[in-house]
Amino acid sequence: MHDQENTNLLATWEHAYGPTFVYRGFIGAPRLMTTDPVAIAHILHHAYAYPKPDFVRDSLATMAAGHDGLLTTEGDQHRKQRRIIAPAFSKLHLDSLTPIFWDKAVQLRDLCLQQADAHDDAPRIDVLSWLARATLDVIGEAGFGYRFDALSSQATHNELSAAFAVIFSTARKFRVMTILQAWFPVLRRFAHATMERIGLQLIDQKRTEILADASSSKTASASTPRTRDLLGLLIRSNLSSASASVSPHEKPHAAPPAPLNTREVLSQISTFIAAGHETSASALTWCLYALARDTASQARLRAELRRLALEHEREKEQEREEQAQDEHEQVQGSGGEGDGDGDALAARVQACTYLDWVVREALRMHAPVTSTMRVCARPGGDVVPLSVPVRAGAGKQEKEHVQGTGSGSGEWSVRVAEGDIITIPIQAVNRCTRLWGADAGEFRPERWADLPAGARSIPGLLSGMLTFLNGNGSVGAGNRACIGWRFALAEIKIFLYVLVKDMEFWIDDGMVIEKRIK
Ligand code: HEM
Repeated sequence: MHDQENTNLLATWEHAYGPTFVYRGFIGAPRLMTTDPVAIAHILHHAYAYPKPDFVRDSLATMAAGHDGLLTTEGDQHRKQRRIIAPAFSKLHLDSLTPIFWDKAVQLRDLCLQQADAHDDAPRIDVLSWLARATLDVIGEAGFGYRFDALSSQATHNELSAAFAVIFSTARKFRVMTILQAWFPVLRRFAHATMERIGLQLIDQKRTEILADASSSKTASASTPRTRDLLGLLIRSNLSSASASVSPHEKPHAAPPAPLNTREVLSQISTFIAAGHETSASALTWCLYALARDTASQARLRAELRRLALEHEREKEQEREEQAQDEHEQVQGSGGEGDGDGDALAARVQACTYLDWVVREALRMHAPVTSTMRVCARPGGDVVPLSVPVRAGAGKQEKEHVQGTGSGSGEWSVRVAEGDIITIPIQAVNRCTRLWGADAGEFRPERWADLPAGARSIPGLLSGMLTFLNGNGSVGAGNRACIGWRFALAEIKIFLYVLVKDMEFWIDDGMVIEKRIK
């Protein structure tokens, strides 16, 4: 199981036992595994009836510093948090974070080009470690207005990033203290204490800024809020939650959500880092990997991006000429990546069809979160609908759990008992040949021009894949889809634009690259 990403184990099992079967987990405990889109939709659409199992929540809590963050809460507490946090991830707000993505992408590209200048030959770059630094900087600034300066060569040591490296075990260059802290959990307390201290300072600072903005906006006719990061937005939404209107999906008598307490707000800081830093770095790394392996797609993408840049330049030039004719107007700034007219360019990048296909295809082939688990919490169990019946032998020892109850009319189901654990194999669903066709294992961005019906049946937030999970259920039943999906897509596309437009990536043929599940 641990090596499943390299051995195609789940596809082999699926071939042998069908899409829904039982396997043995820790100390032989039975677990249901399903790639059936109908079953997965049922489970994800009833998120509060199928919460994360305790051991999953505990391990996420160790990483995301407690049980109070959005990743680990359940039921009413989760619903309340989701409603207060969601506005921070709205499209409108994310557009205002775009300049941060540009700045960091350009900084990374320039660092790579500097390395290229220093070599006669093409430099070898460990893209994962550089992208991890870049995405840490992004989440620091876009998330909390905090500068990790991980990309900066001067930043030899930042106490918050060191604390996170210990907590998430992501340190790549271990210092002695880091190793000790990672090995001896007692020492992790220091890391948690550092995180808590800095987190509380950030919260305090944001609150003060927001209150100052609020009082100045009473006197000034217009004001630009100083806080545009996710944490600031979250605190603003929290402060005004008492007057929040009731969502149309909620029952009319539902009360507005109570605000998050300080511990809950604090937990979101580490939650955003845990959920949004390595995932984005890993996604970008796999995008570059796929493009390095498929040089034709890489060349096509570069040509598209350069065409897009040229069109943008031409339009700007035209605007400049028009403005020059108008004596009353002046050209503001020089424009280009990361400055003045970054918004227009960013909008073009986000809308570029081939880039979109490449990103979707890489996210399908290489989902950063490869699987997730749920447990049936319905008293008395549940009947999970299936699109195809359970095959005989797909769980012989667990007859009471896996029983095809096909009615003969094409409707099938599987009975699960309360407490049964279900694995949703995100990566295996994304690459399932039954749903995507025989070439599901190949990187082929063009396939997104026309999705097969099987792929369209995958109940994902992004069609055809479970990479960000799914949130199409009713608000009342719970929505556990990735709240940061727009953030991630915008970040990935801007980084790819900046990196691939100006640099070629390739990979040593002799290099063996394997996936590891942490
Ligand atoms: C390519 C990048 C990303 C991928 C593939 C990804 C994937 C996922 C997946 C699969 C889940 C569901 C986990 C589960 O319930 O088992 C999730 C949840 C979550 N993600 Fe992402 N994520 C990405 C980026 C981000 C970013 C950038 C942020 C924040 C800045 C973020 C914040 C979250 C949060 C807070 C949750 C918990 C949502 C909830 O339970 O209500 N993610 N993500």
